[in-house]
Amino acid sequence: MKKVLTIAGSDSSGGAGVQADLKTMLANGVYGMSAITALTAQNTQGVRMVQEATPEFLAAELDAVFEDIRPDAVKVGMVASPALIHVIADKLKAYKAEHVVVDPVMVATSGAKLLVDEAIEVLVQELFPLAEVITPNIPELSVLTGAEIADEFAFEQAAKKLAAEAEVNVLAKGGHFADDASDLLVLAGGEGEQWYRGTRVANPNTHGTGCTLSSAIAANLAKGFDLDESIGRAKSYLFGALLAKMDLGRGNGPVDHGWNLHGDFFEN
Ligand SMILES: Nc1ncnc2c1ncn2[C@@H]1O[C@H](COP(=O)(O)OP(=O)(O)OP(=O)(O)O)[C@@H](O)[C@H]1O
Ligand SMILES: Cc1ncc(COP(=O)(O)O)c(N)n1
Repeated sequence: MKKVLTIAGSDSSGGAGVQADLKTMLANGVYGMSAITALTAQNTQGVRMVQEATPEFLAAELDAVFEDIRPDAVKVGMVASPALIHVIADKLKAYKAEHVVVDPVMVATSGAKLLVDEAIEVLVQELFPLAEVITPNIPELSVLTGAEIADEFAFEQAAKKLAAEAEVNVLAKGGHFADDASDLLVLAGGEGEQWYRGTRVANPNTHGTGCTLSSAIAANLAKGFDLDESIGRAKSYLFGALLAKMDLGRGNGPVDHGWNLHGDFFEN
């Protein structure tokens, strides 16, 4: 059994963050583990409170995992603050972590800030160099490049700029465009690019889609697929989770992470 670790925030409503990651890992056939960076009191309508882990506690979580069940891949989501990013970078380096997927989570769909402004530079300097791929959405790509992104051309240019400047593989997520759901991979240094064209599912419940995609990529990397194949498989899994059209909560609801597991045994 391959093992994957998520280093991310907890979402009490179960649709994003660590909860989305662990469900995604189960549904993608790997053993999931978690090191929690922050607790959020959150539901489909918004984030009410955030309680960060101390750097010492996060370090202890990471040591406990790496000293015992070594992950085959790692997904990094909400990292909250510079002090926590230092700990994550130090530990990933010390344990020579492989297949690191960094989702540079900055703001929840509901508008709540999940990363303090001073942390953005630290994220770029310390975590991006450790990543096999980073997965910014359009607003994150805009913050990271300073570019205004109103159309697909600007999107492509920004992704290329980031991949060239940060020297990291960039999967730019186009989920915030209205007409389709296509993502673009630009390889580090701008050496090649690949579109992952997706049909937009008419589903208003998209809470946690970014978390789900990045942890599905990590799960597939852990299983030995290359980056291209892992992204393709992750997008297919997410497409199914959106297509299941689960409808929970009063706001932007979660997707059905277990859509591919529902056999007779699970029927109620
Ligand atoms: N309605 C949709 N139909 C199909 N795919 C979608 C839809 N919305 C988003 N996606 C896909 O979901 C993934 C996440 O994209 P998005 O740009 O929404 O990221 P995000 O903003 O980080 O997500 P989150 O909602 O977790 O903040 C991408 O692969 C995107 O193409
Ligand atoms: C703990 C945590 N991590 C990440 C997200 C981003 O997901 P979304 O943008 O769908 O709210 C979130 N809301 N909460």
